[in-house]
Amino acid sequence: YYPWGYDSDNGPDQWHKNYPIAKGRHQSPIEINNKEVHYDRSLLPWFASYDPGAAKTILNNGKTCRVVFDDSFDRSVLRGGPLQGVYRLRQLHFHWGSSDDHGSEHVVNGVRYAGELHLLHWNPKYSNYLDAVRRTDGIAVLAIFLQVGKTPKPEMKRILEEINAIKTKGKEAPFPNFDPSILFPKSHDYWTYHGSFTTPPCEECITWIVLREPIIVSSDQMAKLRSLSKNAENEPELPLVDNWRPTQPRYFRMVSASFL
Ligand SMILES: NS(=O)(=O)c1ccc(C(=O)NCC(F)(F)F)cc1
Ligand SMILES: [Zn+2]
Repeated sequence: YYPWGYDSDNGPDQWHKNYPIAKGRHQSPIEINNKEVHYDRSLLPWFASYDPGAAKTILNNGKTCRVVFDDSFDRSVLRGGPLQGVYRLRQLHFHWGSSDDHGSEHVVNGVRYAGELHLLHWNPKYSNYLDAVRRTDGIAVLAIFLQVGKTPKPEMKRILEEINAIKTKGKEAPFPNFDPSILFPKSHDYWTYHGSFTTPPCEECITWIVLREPIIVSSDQMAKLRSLSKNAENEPELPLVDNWRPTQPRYFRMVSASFL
């Protein structure tokens, strides 16, 4: 069994060999182009009500930096927008590049951002997360672009300060009292479409909510993410960078916008 990754021999172009759905008709990420977006005035605003006490740990799984939350009940939830009912926050993680000029998964009018933050929520009408993963309305991901700028968002510091504790694959550290909604940009304007996990198993179970307004991070903060190693501590250090999937064909999907 050869684990998937982002290298030439196990990267996005090879994933379909073990995960055939990677060549499906509802794959993510995609290009979001103004010309093809449909303004939907019936789209509601989305709301996140997160309990800071739900935050548990931060970990390096060799593929990304992930913060895990208690999702054993409706404790931290996302609602509204294109969603029916509440979705439980389970984890957040990042995708980033090897330099500031690329790294996001979704691309907006040809613009690649330095990175992308994904907040993953699942539909509690299903008995558990892995059951939700098999349903078209099982998962909702709130995606926020990371743009490099001079005045970084101070709220990002908390996550990046923990990076030193999880430098190598498999390392985990406590991450208590954290409300990820402090990372949100001012505007809640979003695009939404139906897609998939951007990593294997590439299940087509995600209602994507992609925020128009990026959050500003510093080049040093991006360098901090790139200082993570994709290997364990007893293995050669390999920088964890370019953990993003290229955009996939949109086919016959509509991308709706909550704004004009
Ligand atoms: N990058 S993404 O699309 O937000 C993304 C989010 C979550 C997972 C995930 O839980 N994979 C493990 C599972 F569920 F067993 F399949 C994969 C990708
Ligand atoms: Zn992701």
